[in-house]
Amino acid sequence: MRSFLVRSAESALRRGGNGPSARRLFSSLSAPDRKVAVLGAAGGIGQPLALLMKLNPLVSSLALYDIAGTPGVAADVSHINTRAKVAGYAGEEQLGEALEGSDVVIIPAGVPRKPGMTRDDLFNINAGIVKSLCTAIAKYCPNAVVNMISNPVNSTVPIASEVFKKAGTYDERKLFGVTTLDVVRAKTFYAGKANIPAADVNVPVVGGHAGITILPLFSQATPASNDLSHEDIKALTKRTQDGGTEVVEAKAGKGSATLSMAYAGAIFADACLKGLNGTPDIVECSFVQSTITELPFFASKVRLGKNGVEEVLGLGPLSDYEKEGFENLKPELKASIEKGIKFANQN
Ligand SMILES: NC(=O)C1=CN([C@@H]2O[C@H](COP(=O)(O)OP(=O)(O)OC[C@H]3O[C@@H](n4cnc5c(N)ncnc54)[C@H](O)[C@@H]3O)[C@@H](O)[C@H]2O)C=CC1
Ligand SMILES: O=C([O-])CC(=O)C(=O)O
Repeated sequence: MRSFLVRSAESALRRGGNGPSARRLFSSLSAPDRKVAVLGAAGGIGQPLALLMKLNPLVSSLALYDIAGTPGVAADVSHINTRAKVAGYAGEEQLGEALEGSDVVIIPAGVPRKPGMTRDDLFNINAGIVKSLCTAIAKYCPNAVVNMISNPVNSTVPIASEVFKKAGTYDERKLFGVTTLDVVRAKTFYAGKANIPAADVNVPVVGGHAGITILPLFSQATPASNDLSHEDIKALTKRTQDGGTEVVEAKAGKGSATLSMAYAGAIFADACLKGLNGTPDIVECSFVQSTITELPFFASKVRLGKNGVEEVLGLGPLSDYEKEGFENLKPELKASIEKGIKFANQN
């Protein structure tokens, strides 16, 4: 039946039926089955992310896991008439079933910041949550690509790597700290200041995902703008670094970025799925195991492929201001990475 549909879609495309619906039909029918699990799916990020993944034609099965509340989210999202079959899983006893067969696991589980807190203040609670979820990933879907959203990302990614190493399942190509929201913000703020349509803009963001460890490379922004002064670039850099705090303060105790994060998480997961499916030239910034600096993990542009990271791309030429930011971020990033590694090995 499926191959009949694929053949029909192919012939419709050949006959010139090249409208959006013919293309959509073809891309979902020709895409292989892919299971995506969202851990923390009943939360502020998890719910809109579940919605966006349900809209992604590359997803054939969507598993929504949380400690509670997921049957409702799953029932709701499952009524949307798109490809993915949705199932909700609640409580630790259902975690294995949620994970089994997953190609991509997205983790937005854990507590968010309140005003006055740093991301590192979340370490004590979120480190344990991430550790137990990664232990289950190693057991039930050791080959899955993992998209870590839970903060502090600069420490939770190293925790995950240690858990996987201990379980004997670590594949450095398949572990990603999601820093896409930094890129999304840098693009938006740059486009606003340079008066360019946001959709046309690209800005790499490197380093990590907290305060000064977030280093947007506006000198490499495209399209280039000659209208921005050094003061403008400094202000854009600071706004990108403080973007999370801007939202935390505006939400005044009701959490941190959820909707823009769900958007960013969906963009990154889509890039991972495209990579797994063999789509060429998929490049996104992400916090990954890296040798481009002396630190064991670093965010930079990464080429995605059938096994996850295909190539960690270098930083490219930096302006003097960016070089200074690059040197300044290393001690904090190093300490956060070491804190995660130490936690995973002591607890
Ligand atoms: N990487 C990034 O750019 C960003 C990361 N974040 C981080 O994402 C995390 C989640 O944020 P929100 O969704 O706003 O928080 P939230 O509190 O609204 O949702 C978190 C969800 O995680 C669930 N959870 C807690 N322990 C769990 C466990 N052991 N297994 C499965 N689920 C569990 C909770 O029940 C809740 O539904 C926070 O750590 C936040 O700092 C937030 C924004 C951006
Ligand atoms: O700021 C926070 O706590 C959440 C986050 O990581 C972000 O919005 O970039």
